Amino acid sequence: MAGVEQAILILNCGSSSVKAAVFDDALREVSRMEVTEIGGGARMDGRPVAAPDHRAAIEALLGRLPARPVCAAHRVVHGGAGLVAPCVIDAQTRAAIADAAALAPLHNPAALAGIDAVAAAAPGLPQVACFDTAFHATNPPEAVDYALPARWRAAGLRRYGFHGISYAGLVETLDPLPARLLACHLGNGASLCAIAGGRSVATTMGYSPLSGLVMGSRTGDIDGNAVLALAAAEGIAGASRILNRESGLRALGGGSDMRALHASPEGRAAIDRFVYWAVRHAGSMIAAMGGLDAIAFTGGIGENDAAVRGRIVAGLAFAGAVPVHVVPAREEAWIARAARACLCPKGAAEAGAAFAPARDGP
Ligand SMILES: Nc1ncnc2c1ncn2[C@@H]1O[C@H](COP(=O)(O)OP(=O)(O)O)[C@@H](O)[C@H]1O
Ligand SMILES: CC(=O)OP(=O)(O)O
Ligand SMILES: [Mg+2]
Repeated sequence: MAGVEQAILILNCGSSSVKAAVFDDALREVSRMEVTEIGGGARMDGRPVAAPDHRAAIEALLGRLPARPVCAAHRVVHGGAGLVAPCVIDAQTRAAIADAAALAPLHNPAALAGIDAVAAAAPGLPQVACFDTAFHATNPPEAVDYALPARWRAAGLRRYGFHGISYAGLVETLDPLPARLLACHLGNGASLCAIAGGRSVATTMGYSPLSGLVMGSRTGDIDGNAVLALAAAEGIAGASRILNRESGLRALGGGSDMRALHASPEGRAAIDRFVYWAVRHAGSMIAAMGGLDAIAFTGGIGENDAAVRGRIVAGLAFAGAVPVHVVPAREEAWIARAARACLCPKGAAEAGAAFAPARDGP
C-alpha cells in the first residue's frame, strides 16, 4: 500500500473467525479483512471463501495483504501461568503457547498456525504475542482460586479469564468510564467481566475459555462430575471434543450462528438458554462489584443482535436502569499499540517511531 512504510500486521484468531488488520507507522488502521463462520460456510468480508479451517483462512488473508509488514502481532488466548505480558515470539514463547494448547483447543492451535504462516512467508520478521489473560491479573485471590488441594492450585489449576484484550480496549474507549461496568463480550466465545474503576475484579471464564456462559459450541459452566462421566464414556479427547466443539448453541439449537437461530423454534429455545445464563452470570458479576453503573456489549452478538441485548438488559432490570453502550471490539488496535511498545519501548510514545525489534525475532 503506497505510503505505508512501517506496516504492522495484526492477526486475531477467534474460535470462528480470523481478523487481519494492517496499521501504519502512526498506528492508524489502514486495512482490515476478516474470515468468519470458519468451518461452516466461511465468508471473507461477507463473500463465500474456501476456508474449512483457521489455517486456510490465514493463508487466504495473508495472500491479500495490501502492504509488506515490518512486524506482526497476534492475539493469543492462553499462555498458561508464565506468559501474560506482551512479548516477542521466540522458540521458547512458541513452545509455551503450544504447551497451553490443551487449555485453549479452539484458539492456540489457530494462533500458532498464524505465527508459523507469517514466519514461513517472511522469515526473521519480528512477531509479538498479546495474551487474553493479562487484563484479569487484577482479580482478587478469592476470585481466582479454585477450592482445590494446595498442590493442584500450585500446579496452575486456577481461574485465568479471557477476552482480556477486548475488555482492555473497551475500558480505553468509554469516556467517561463508568465506575462499575458490566462488560459483555458476546461472540462465538462469550464471557462477562466485572470492571470496577477500570480494573477487572471478576469474570465468567476460568481455567480455560470453556466456563461461564453458554457459547456457540461450548457448554459454559458444567459440573465436574459430568465432565468425568463424559471422559469415562468417550475418553479425554472425546470429552474435550464434546465440551468444546459439539455443545452450546450448536447442541441446543442445531447451529452456532446466532443469526440463524432466531428463525427456528429449536433455535429460539437455545437463545432462551443463552439469555437466561447470561443474566444469571451477570448477577454474579454485579455482586462482585457491589452494584452496577453501566452495561457495555461487544463481540459479534453483542454488537449486532439488538434482540439478545434487549433481553439481557431486561433481565437485569432488578439492578436499576443504567446506560447501555454498544462498543465495537477493538482488539487489533490494542494489539498494535502493545506490539509497538514491546518492539521499540523507547520510541513507543513518539508518533511515527519506526518498528525495530528489541531483540532477535524467531
Ligand atoms: N447480525 C448478527 N446478529 C446476530 N449475531 C451475529 C450477527 N453477526 C454476527 N453474529 C454472531 O457473532 C458470532 C461471531 O462473533 P465474533 O466475535 O466475530 O466471533 P469470534 O468469537 O470467533 O471472534 C457468530 O457466531 C454470529 O452468531
Ligand atoms: C476466548 C474466546 O472465547 O475467544 P473467542 O470469542 O474469539 O472465541
Ligand atoms: Mg473474537
